[in-house]
Amino acid sequence: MTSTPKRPLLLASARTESAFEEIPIINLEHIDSKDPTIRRALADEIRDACVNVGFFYVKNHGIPAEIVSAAVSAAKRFFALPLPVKQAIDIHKSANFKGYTALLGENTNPENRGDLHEGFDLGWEDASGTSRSDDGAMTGENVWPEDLPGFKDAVLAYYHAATTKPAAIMRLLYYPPQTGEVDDRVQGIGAHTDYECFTMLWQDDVPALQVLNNAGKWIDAVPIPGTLVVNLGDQLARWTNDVFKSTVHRAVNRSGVERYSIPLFFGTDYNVKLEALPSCVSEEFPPKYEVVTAGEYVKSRLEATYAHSKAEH
Ligand SMILES: O=C(O)CCC(=O)C(=O)O
Ligand SMILES: [Fe+2]
Repeated sequence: MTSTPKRPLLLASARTESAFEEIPIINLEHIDSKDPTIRRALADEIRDACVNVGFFYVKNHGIPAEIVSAAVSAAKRFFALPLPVKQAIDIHKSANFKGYTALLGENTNPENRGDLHEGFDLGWEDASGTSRSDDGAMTGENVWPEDLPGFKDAVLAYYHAATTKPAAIMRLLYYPPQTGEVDDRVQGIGAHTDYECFTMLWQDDVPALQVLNNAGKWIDAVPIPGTLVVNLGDQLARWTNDVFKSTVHRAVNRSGVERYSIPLFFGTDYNVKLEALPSCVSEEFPPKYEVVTAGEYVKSRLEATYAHSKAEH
């Protein structure tokens, strides 16, 4: 008996053949609607963006503006601290990448010479200071700067407004302007994909973020006030065997002024195996990736990103 070839469930929605020129804006206002058709229409919009672009803006995301602005001013105060105070909590001194990243400390694109940003990274911590106990390969306490009143509270308020107890990494980023002759191998953040399921990025009004479309063209993710930029990362791409796109992006700040952004990388629990879902695999589309745990994957990507500056510490 010949069986009809089964179309993988997720592939049933066709990917458009043309390369995207724009990043869709999705309104989350009715995400909790009691009407299932409204929720379904929203889900379809999100799924379309996940399959065809890998990036979308969200508006009416529900994070209060005052919590955002308090986190942003905390970031500005942190990056304005004297270098030795920031270096005291350098990311190389902590377990699993918590703390301060100096200029050129990270090199997200291995073909480059280092990223022209400073950063501050933290993992989940609740209001009483307790971090997750089950982070496996990514276990590590947060580190906080000395003498910066209100910093921790403002940063955690944003984290807690965005989510509850995930395997996530939150970052504060500062990009100095790049003016004059720009070395293409030193960018704000070099071309890369993100390591987790999806990223939710707050960016200020300084343009820098660019997204690579499937024709190899960089599309600007221009700042849109009141929105967050969401992009998919490698964990979802691996789970869906690349049905959902983990899209390459970079940031180059040629504006002449300083830029700040706050990405929050939502991952699956670190002990979960990233194994392609049966609905995304077929004879025609065999599994593309070897199976690893989410924690091992994120850790190995972070180790590669920071390898070039490790010897200095
Ligand atoms: O700052 C940005 O606009 C992008 C940051 C980013 O891509 C990252 O941290 O992975
Ligand atoms: Fe990124």
